[in-house]
Amino acid sequence: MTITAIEARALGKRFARRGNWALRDCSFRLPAGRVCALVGVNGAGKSTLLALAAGLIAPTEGGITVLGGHPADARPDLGYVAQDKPMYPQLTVAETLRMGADLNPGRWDPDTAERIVSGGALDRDARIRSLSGGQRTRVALALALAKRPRLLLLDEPMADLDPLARRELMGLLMATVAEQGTTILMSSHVMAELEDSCDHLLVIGDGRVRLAGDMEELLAAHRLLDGPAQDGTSGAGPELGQDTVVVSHTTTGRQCTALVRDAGAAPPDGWRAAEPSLEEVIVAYLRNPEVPGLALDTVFAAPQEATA
Ligand SMILES: Nc1ncnc2c1ncn2[C@@H]1O[C@H](COP(=O)(O)OP(=O)(O)OP(=O)(O)O)[C@@H](O)[C@H]1O
Repeated sequence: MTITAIEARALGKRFARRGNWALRDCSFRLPAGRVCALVGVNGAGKSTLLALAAGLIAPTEGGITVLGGHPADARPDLGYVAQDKPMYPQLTVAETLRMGADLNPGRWDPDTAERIVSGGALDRDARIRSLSGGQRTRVALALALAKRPRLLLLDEPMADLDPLARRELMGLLMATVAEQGTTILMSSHVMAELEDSCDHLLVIGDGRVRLAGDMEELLAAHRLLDGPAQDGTSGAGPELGQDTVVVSHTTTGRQCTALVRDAGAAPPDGWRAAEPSLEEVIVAYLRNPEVPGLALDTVFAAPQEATA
């Protein structure tokens, strides 16, 4: 059994020879059976990474293995829902699902497809081109999930779903993970959605890995320190040991708040320590690209330098 679902080593992609890098020096390991949130600002390289993992585009440098082999070889075991949900516009919903069944003999689960489509009360005779964005998402998720994939690559899957559909389909995704041990790599900009459903995190900034690893371990590696600004070195942050990295700090009047990465040493005198939220950690790394990233569980690459 494969214990690594995706492994990227110094993975890089640029779409034109002299163009900018869409993804650069990206190294991480996603263990099988995890639900991984893929986070980054617009244009950070999330869709590029998902397309590389799906084997739809080739790396410019470095490499990526999926389910232990070349991404193209893993395709039968992959479910991929792209951001624009490409499907044949002239086919009806019923014809689209029938095509999914024909293309996946022996593994198609008609009950799952039926459950997803009927949840949205979709007309089976409606053509794909006539569906709303959320209805198209439903059909795309039905195709991806009914295939019983070992790895699901989802590019902002919930973006155009209403709140009820989000809950319903997120619940279904989580049930699938629990029943079948499916690995999910899912991009989203909605932190609350990710915090509730994911146990692993991959944050990309300017095409590079900023954070990668188990969500709880990443959170446990950080603390929010709160204390008097005048106690700080340069008057801004707390005085800390050499092993501590100040990821971000803000000063309001005489009060300073710093997000730090350390081994859990006692806070300096006069400072209070608290657990940061997931959003606080992610935002701090995205706002401060000069701070070295943190990739847990990646033995082949030290936390890389920030963007040049
Ligand atoms: N086919 C392409 N040709 C040229 N450049 C591309 C192509 N696809 C993506 N890019 C560029 O690569 C960079 C990363 O794009 P990507 O779509 O991967 O970002 P993203 O993180 O998914 O963004 P968003 O959150 O807006 O969906 C961007 O600068 C984008 O312009």
